[in-house]
Amino acid sequence: MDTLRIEGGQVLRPDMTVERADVLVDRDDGTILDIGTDLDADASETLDADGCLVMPGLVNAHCHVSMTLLRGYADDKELDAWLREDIWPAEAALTADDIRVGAELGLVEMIRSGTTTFADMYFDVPEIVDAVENAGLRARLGHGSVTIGKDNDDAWDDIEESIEIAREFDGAADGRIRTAVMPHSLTTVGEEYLREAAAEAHEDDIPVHYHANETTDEVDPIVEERDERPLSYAKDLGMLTERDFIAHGVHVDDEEIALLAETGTGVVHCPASNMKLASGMAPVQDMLDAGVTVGIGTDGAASNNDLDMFDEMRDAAMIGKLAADDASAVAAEDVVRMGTAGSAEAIGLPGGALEVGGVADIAVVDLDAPHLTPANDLVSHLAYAARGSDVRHTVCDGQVLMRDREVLTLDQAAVMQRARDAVAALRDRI
Ligand SMILES: N[C@@H](CCSC[C@H]1O[C@@H](n2cnc3c(=O)[nH]cnc32)[C@H](O)[C@@H]1O)C(=O)O
Ligand SMILES: [Zn+2]
Repeated sequence: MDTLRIEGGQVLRPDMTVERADVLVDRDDGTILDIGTDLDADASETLDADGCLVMPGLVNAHCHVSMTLLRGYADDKELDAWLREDIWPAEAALTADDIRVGAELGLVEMIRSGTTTFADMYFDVPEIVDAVENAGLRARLGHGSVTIGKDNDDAWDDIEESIEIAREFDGAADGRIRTAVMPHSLTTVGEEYLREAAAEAHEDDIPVHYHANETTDEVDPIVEERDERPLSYAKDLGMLTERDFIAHGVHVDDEEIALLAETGTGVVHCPASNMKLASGMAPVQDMLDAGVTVGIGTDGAASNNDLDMFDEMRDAAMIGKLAADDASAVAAEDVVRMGTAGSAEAIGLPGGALEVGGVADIAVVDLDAPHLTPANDLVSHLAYAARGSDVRHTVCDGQVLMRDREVLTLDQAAVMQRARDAVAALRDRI
C-alpha cells in the first residue's frame, strides 16, 4: 500500500481537542488510515510535523478564484457601484487564458495558506476545472449566470451554460470536483430563470449556489415588489433545500434564519468582503444558535483582498462579536469549526475533520513563531493569531500539494509572472 505518514506533530481532533499523534494516510484512495502514536506501518513518504499542529485543510466555501487578477484593481466602493462601474467591465475583457492564470494564482495562494477545498462561482469554468485537476485541490465549481440587462435569448443561454457546465463536470478529477448550478443572485437573475435553474439542478441532484441577502439594496426591492423576504422568495422558487447553499446571508431576519435551519440550507459567511464593501454584519451567532449550517468564505480576492482563510476566521470571530454585541459570541472553536467542517458541510463536500476513514485533506501549521508563542491554547491561536504563511505542508486527497512551503503541483514563480503579464495586457485592452 502506498502510504504517507505525518509524524511528530500535535493533531486537532473533530471535538477541538489537541493531542500528540501521527497521521497515516492511504495515498491510493486518499483517506486517513490511522491517527495515534506508535503507528507501525512503514510509510512510502513522510512529512515532518515536529513543532507543528496538524489540522483539517481549510475549506473556502465561497470564492471567485480568477478574481485574483483584479486584486487592488478597484477598492473602497459599495457592492453595486463596484460591480457595475469597475468589476463587470473588467471581467468582460478577461480571456479564457486570463481565467486560467488567475485561477492558478488563486490555487497557489490557497495551497500556501492551507486551504484544500473551495467552492467557486465564475465563468470559463472548463479552465478552472483543468487548473484544479492539475493543482490537486477539491472543489465545488459552477458557472455564475446573470440575466438582468440581457435579452431573453442571451439570458437563457447563460442559464443553460450554468446547467450544462454543472452536468458535464460533476465528478471530474476522480471525483475531487463536484459542481453546482450558480445563478448569481436573487436580484441579478429573473424569477423564471431562477425557477428553471433550480428545477434542472435538483433533477440531477446538483446543488444551487447563489448570493443572497448581501446588502439592503438587494433585500429592499424584493420586499417592495413581492411583499415577502428574499429567502421566502427563494424557498418558493425551490432554491432553499438541504443541498443548496447561499453566500453572505448578511441581512436576514429571524424568520429567514428559521427557514435556513428548517430547510438545512447552508450559509457561507464572508466577513472580510462584508466589511470591505460595507455590506453589513451577518448575525452569525443567531444562525449558529438556530442550528443553521454556517461555513466561511473569502469571496473574490478583489473584495478581500486575499484568499487566506486564517484571516477570514479571525474576521468572522471579530465581526461576529460586534454584531452580537457580545464578546463571548462566535468563539474560537466556533470559527475553526466553521472554517473547516461547517464549510465542508455547507458546500456538500467531504473533509473538514481529521478522522480515520475520512478524506486526507490536511494542513500542517508551524507553531515555531513569535506570534504563536506561548502555546496557551492552540485553537485560540488558529482563530486569532495564526496566518496562512504559518502553513508548512498541505495535503489533499492524500497527495502532498506543498512540502516545507514549496508548492509541488504548480510552478509558483511562473504563475506569478504569467499573472503580471496577463494584467498588463488587460489594462491595455480596457
Ligand atoms: N456570467 C456572469 C458572471 C457571473 S460570475 C460571478 C460574479 O460574481 C461577482 N462577485 C464577486 N464578488 C461578489 C459579491 O460579493 N457579491 C456579488 N457578486 C460578486 C464576480 O465579479 C462575478 O462577476 C456574467 O457574464 O456577468
Ligand atoms: Zn461572491
